[in-house]
Amino acid sequence: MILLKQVFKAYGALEALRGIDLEIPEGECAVLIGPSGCGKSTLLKTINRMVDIDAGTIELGGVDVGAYAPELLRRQIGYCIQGVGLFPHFTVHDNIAVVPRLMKWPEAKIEVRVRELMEMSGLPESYRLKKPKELSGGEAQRVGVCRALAADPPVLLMDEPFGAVDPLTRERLQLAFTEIQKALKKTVVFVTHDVEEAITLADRIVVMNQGRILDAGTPGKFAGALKDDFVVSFLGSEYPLKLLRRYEVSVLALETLPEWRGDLPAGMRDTVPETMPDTLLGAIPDHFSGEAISQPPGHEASLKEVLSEMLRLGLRSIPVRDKTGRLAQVTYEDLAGWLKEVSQV
Ligand SMILES: Nc1ncnc2c1ncn2[C@@H]1O[C@H](COP(=O)(O)OP(=O)(O)OP(=O)(O)O)[C@@H](O)[C@H]1O
Repeated sequence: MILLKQVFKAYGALEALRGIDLEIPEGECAVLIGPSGCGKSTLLKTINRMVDIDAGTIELGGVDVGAYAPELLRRQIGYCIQGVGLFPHFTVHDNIAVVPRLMKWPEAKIEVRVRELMEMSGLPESYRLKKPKELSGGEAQRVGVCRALAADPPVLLMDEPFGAVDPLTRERLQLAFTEIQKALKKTVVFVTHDVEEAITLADRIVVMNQGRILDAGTPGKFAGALKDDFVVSFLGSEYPLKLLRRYEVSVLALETLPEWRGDLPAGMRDTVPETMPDTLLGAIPDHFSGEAISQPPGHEASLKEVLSEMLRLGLRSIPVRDKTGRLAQVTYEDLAGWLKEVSQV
């Protein structure tokens, strides 16, 4: 667990952190978000003592970070920044191996670890001996994440690590990171400017402005009523839609549609493809058009995709396939009800 109490930091007359209280439970990913200059990077760097604080306390697993020698502290904390900062003359392997070598791991163990991390983050094995200049921006970012994870630190600090790549690569990196985090459950503090990135990665979103934390909570919480006007305007009026993008249909408690074995409902006989399997036809309520059932979203579709499909078809409910492959129905009320529920957690 990371615990900050009343942390203050000034650069000369500029008060960068003004009384930060924050608790990040073990295994959780906290995403710091806020406008440029609000103190996100400073806050991150106080945790591994790249920035020393003026007042307050920071504890890591119950121990004051001031009690650690900074070098020892940094070996326990993975650190990953925008632009990566890979050593240009080192190979990918040697870049990832930096901290394990400092910790005097045997080379055989380092080799296994490097291969394991490259595989986990989707880097081909053949890249092991490449130099950073031979990598694309996204690949270099992956190497940066591998390097931060190399010595298996319990804590990971990530300062806009995916900021410098195109949107598609960014999405892929986010996905890879989500998978890694699911498996490794590190305690992560992640800085971003991007609301969608925060929603995608965070267990807890922390909104900052002018050196203070204005609000913190689950991504769902911010879809509900909020106290602070700045938080509302910073996250934007499309926040609930962005939140729907993170979650899959399978989060809804779906009722499968009743079996129906009669003729097709009136109006549908001409629109349903003849190849439609009987089991699918057996579950069609009258108001679904042929188009709605010809390719129902699967249980891995996002709630945003489902809502988009409803809007496109002009329907208040559409069929989806549940985990078992059976047809179920998602209604507009299901989505609104779910949003209301998560915003109250
Ligand atoms: N080493 C420094 N010396 C003086 N002022 C600094 C230093 N580092 C940061 N600042 C100032 O402290 C404030 C907070 O900076 P910080 O980098 O923490 O913000 P940020 O929220 O991470 O910004 P960005 O999103 O633009 O990276 C800013 O006004 C910045 O100019």
